Amino acid sequence: MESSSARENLQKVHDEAIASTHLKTLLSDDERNSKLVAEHGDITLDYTHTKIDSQTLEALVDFANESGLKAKIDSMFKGDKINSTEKRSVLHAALRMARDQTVEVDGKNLVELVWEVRDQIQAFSQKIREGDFKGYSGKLLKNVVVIGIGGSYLGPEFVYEALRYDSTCNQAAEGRNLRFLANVDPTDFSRSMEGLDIEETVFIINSKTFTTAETMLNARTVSASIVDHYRASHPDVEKSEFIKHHVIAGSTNISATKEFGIAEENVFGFWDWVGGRYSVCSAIGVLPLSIHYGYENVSNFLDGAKSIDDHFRDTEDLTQNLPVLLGMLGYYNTSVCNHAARALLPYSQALLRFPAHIQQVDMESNGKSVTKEGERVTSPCGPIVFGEPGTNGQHSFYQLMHQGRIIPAEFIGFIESQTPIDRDDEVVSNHDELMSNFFAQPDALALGKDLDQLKDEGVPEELQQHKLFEGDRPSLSILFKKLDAFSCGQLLSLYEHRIAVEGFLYNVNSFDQWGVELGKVLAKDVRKVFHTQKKEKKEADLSKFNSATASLLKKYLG
Ligand SMILES: O=P(O)(O)OC[C@H]1O[C@H](O)[C@H](O)[C@@H](O)[C@@H]1O
Repeated sequence: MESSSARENLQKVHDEAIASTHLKTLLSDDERNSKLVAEHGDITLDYTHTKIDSQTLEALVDFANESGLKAKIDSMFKGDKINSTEKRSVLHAALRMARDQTVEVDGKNLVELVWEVRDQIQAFSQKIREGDFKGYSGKLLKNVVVIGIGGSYLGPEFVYEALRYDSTCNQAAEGRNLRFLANVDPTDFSRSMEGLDIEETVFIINSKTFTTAETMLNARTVSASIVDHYRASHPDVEKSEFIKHHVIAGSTNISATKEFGIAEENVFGFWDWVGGRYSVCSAIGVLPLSIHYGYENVSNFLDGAKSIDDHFRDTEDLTQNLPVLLGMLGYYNTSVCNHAARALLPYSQALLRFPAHIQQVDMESNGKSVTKEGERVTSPCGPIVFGEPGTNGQHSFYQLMHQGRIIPAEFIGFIESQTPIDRDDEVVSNHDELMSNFFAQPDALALGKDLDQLKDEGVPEELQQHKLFEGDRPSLSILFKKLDAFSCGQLLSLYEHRIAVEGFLYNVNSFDQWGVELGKVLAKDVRKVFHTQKKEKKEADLSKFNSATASLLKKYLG
């Protein structure tokens, strides 16, 4: 793949023509600028500030075509087992398909299975919200605590935060609380339980495998707290009675949920063709979010995701297909231009957890060094992804982005605020103030400020180099109308699919995650040491560890 003629041509066009052309020059071409914008519904993707022109874009599209991108997308939607190392289909898109759609894998229509669970969740969430399913002592379950980590936590938390101040969702969640317990650090247990009455709380154990060490320990800790809480006043009641009223689960491992003691009717399933980091549209996200915001709002969120799934699958022109464009530009920045990182910069406080969610989806998907065929990759893939909402980030790491390393940035903004404030005594509204930065930053990064400008401004000579902005720093901007349940689903799907596209172009398997295994295995050895020393009260054998780790362990053991 790397040595393909289209790939070589892309690199050549970049190296010979674009690399040495300053973005200032590119941006002075009105015709170019008018072409590097794509729209779908209420979404505008402006990539005028990416170091690209029509010739490079053409070379990029040629490369994508030569990579068989369209066929790879079709193959994903058809349910082919494109996660080759785990022999699994990749069908998170089926989670948001319409009831009458079909995707057959191994003789089963998966969409039918999806809707069975969606219907169960709709009925169950309504029961909790209306008080037909109560806590053991008969109290209304107005609090939800989600116990889960990684993909079983980040996605639901991103959506929860994104919709907290949307007026429709906000109203639907009145009087309710949704919390997350992810870290096995006992402080996270304290944080998530703070001020909650267990009798008013339902705990959702969110775990695809139902074996993740952190989640299982937190689940046992929570279950013990529930039992302790009720036992004093109800000494003769079976533990399972308390658990039945307070613990439910989202998982693919139904037998393990049963073994844990969760009543069968309180378990909401999903399937191995949904990757953990792509599972927010399964029971993992739909269950807690439906209890908190009501099923209707979550259904709108799923419809938003579906609208981008359809656009992604059906838009043949790659330059008009938003997830494809984002994926191609991501590939271009990382693999062709050799930029190691990518900043996600939502100009929306409600998207404060979006960078963390996409960081996992992206870095766990494309943080690979081996092609699908098992060969070492020959050019860099999978950028380092990080981000913060603007304008907060501007007062933090933007210094480095403006005058330090080059980090392609992705600005995400909204025309309307979820919570507008308009005061006569302010010249511009608070939202306009936020958005003035959204529009200014891409130009500041791209255009910079040269010595002549500094001289004209009368900047003293000794400060000129310090105040110099070289510019030529790429970014792209995505503008939505408003952040609500539907557009939140669109944003999720846009990024999920761009990550898939990027992986198709890197030719890696974006759907496995073997890189997380080794640390888990080594932690088992350390856990054994703690057990021997602290529980069995015996001196642990540290000879298995290197001297550096053994010495640090000794300090911990005291
Ligand atoms: O949902 P679970 O099976 O508990 O997995 C939770 C998380 O842990 C794993 O280590 C993976 O890195 C993640 O992709 C996954 O989302």
